[in-house]
Amino acid sequence: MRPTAAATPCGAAPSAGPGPAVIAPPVPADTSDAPTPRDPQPPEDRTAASPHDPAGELSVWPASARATAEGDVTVAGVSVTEAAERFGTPVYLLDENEVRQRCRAYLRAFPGADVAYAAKAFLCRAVAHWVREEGLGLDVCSAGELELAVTTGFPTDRVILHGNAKSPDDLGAALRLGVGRIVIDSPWEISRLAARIPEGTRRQVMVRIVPGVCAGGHTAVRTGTDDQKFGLSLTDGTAQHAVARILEQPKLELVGLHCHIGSQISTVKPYLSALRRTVGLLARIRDQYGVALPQLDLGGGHAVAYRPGERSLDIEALGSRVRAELTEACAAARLPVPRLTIEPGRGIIAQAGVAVYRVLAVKTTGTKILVAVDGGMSDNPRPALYGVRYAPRLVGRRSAEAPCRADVVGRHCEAGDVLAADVMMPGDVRPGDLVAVPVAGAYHLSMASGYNLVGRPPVVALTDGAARLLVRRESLADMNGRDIGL
Ligand SMILES: Cc1ncc(COP(=O)(O)O)c(C=O)c1O
Ligand SMILES: N[C@@H](CCCC[NH3+])C(=O)O
Repeated sequence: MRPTAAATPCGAAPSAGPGPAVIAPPVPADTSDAPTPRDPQPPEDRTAASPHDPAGELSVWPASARATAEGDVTVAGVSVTEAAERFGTPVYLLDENEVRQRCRAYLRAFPGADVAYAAKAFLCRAVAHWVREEGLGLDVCSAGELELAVTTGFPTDRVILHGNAKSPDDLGAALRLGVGRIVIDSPWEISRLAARIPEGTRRQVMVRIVPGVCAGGHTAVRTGTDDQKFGLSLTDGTAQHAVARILEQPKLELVGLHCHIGSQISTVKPYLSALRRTVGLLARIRDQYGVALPQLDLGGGHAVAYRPGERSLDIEALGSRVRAELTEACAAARLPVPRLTIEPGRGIIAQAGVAVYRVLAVKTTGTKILVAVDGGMSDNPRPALYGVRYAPRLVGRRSAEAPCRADVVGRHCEAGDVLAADVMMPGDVRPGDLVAVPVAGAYHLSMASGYNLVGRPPVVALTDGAARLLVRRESLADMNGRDIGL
């Protein structure tokens, strides 16, 4: 995700507002999401350029993607063109094996840790089933995500509930269904949660802390400093105060600290800074209350490449350096090493997804062409929200025309409904063509809206040469059915 003009740089000192007594001295914000010589560079192009993909455009597609001589692309052995014809457009294709392989890669990179898939990236029953089968847990942030997972038989003891403003329904569902851990994100939640827990029973909770580490692909997804809504500040002492209150609460069992510093973070260093600060608080809790909390959750936020040549976070390097840092920091503080949890969302599902659109109109304006497709900001709000750049590709036919500069725009009633600005498309792109947008698996459909009542696209799994519908297209009847009339 590239910062846009709207993004503010990391670096503002954390606010030191009024608050409860500070146990730790104030710490300046760490602005460390920048490459250092120690950060190994991941290979930029995962798929070698092939005869039908000379520019290596498929490097950000699922690993199974292959370009054909006719200009089509196959994913998991399924023709993208045929899938678009069979299921209609727009359609979201999801490579099941890519999701499963990424789950396994995380488990390999973090041996002994709990890996919980962040459902907010995208959740449907099949995905819940895949990640469960692969041995992952689930991070949910609403009763809706939780209930959906439960309908697939997801073991609730492997579920973690988040939310900066959990509703009574969220807390009620979590307690009724027995989620494993609830992450406390505000002082209000402590008594509110305790009040709902039956006498004589206890629930495991963690405290989400804000460590004062600035990282993330855009200002809207940075959550490691005090100027945003998530978590409890380490800097002004709110986190320490919450810990003290929870430890006094017999119905809450404080099992650890949680820290998620942001999303689309491309280097390891900010995680290490956050980890050190979190271990620092674990040590102070031990010193002050005599309790060594047994768990530490470092959240998710691992960057993926959206366009060929972009940098993704090296998960193996992250795993080994986090382990080493945790062991070292705990040894220095004479703490037992806590059980680690991580919560990747995008890193598991983003590159497994491909959105396929049909071109409806083409216009020429100034030096560019505008290629209007049958989806847009209602299925992918990310370019409008964060200025994210994608690498769309014409699929289904080969063009001999020279490429020209184009904006791929959506069909919605906003001039800002641009899916991919300033990309190269064949000069003869025309209505009826198919345009595929890779890296569409995370935060597209989970953030989709009902704008202009066009209906949300279906989701199709591609597995071993076969395509199957996972989520059907939202119909007019679905949308109108909610409107109960005058
Ligand atoms: C608490 C928490 N965990 C995990 C994630 C997953 O983030 P990502 O999809 O960037 O890995 C998020 C979203 O940013 C989050 O808020
Ligand atoms: N929605 C963001 C990521 C936010 C992560 C959730 N806390 C994106 O599309 O990149």
